Amino acid sequence: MIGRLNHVAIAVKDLEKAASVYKNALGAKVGPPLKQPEHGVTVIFIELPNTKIELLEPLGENSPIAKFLEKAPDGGIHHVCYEVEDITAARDQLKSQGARVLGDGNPKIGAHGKPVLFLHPKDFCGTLVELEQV
Ligand SMILES: CC[C@H](C(=O)O)C(=O)SCCNC(=O)CCNC(=O)[C@H](O)C(C)(C)COP(=O)(O)OP(=O)(O)OC[C@H]1O[C@@H](n2cnc3c(N)ncnc32)[C@H](O)[C@@H]1OP(=O)(O)O
Ligand SMILES: [Co+2]
Repeated sequence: MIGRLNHVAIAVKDLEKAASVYKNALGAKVGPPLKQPEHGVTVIFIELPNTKIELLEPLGENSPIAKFLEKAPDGGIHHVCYEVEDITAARDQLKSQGARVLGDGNPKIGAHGKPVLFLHPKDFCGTLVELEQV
């Protein structure tokens, strides 16, 4: 079912500060900030040779990232995103196996303009999993 690792997401309080660490200390190619109000985040993608890092800063009142940062004020790995060919087929198969699909269960458009879904961390080794249809 899952394919490539599309990105590893890191929650941060200060997006620009985190991006400058990746740019200046790690020499990474850093993209522009992208506001994603429907997800409650502003993201910056960092292109790596084999995957991407997604830096996430809370946006708006009910950002899931704000709540995450309450427990992890210095930030930390928030989720991993795997690519799937057919996100609704993957969702239906996972639901049939008892996995919890977050939100209303329907894919939303993510930062890459593709349908994404999230799976409960408690069902996936304590790790929030995002699926992105490619
Ligand atoms: C623009 C889209 C972009 C993209 O790539 O395209 C994105 O990736 S947007 C990313 C932001 N969106 C989301 O995270 C949506 C999915 N997240 C959620 O639905 C919630 O954040 C949820 C359900 C994971 C957690 O909700 P909440 O924080 O309100 O619940 P709790 O605090 O009660 O947490 C329950 C339980 O789960 C643990 N938890 C919470 N977040 C994480 C996490 N990121 N990784 C691992 N575990 C997590 C939390 O500690 C609680 O555990 P407990 O043992 O009960 O304390
Ligand atoms: Co993501």
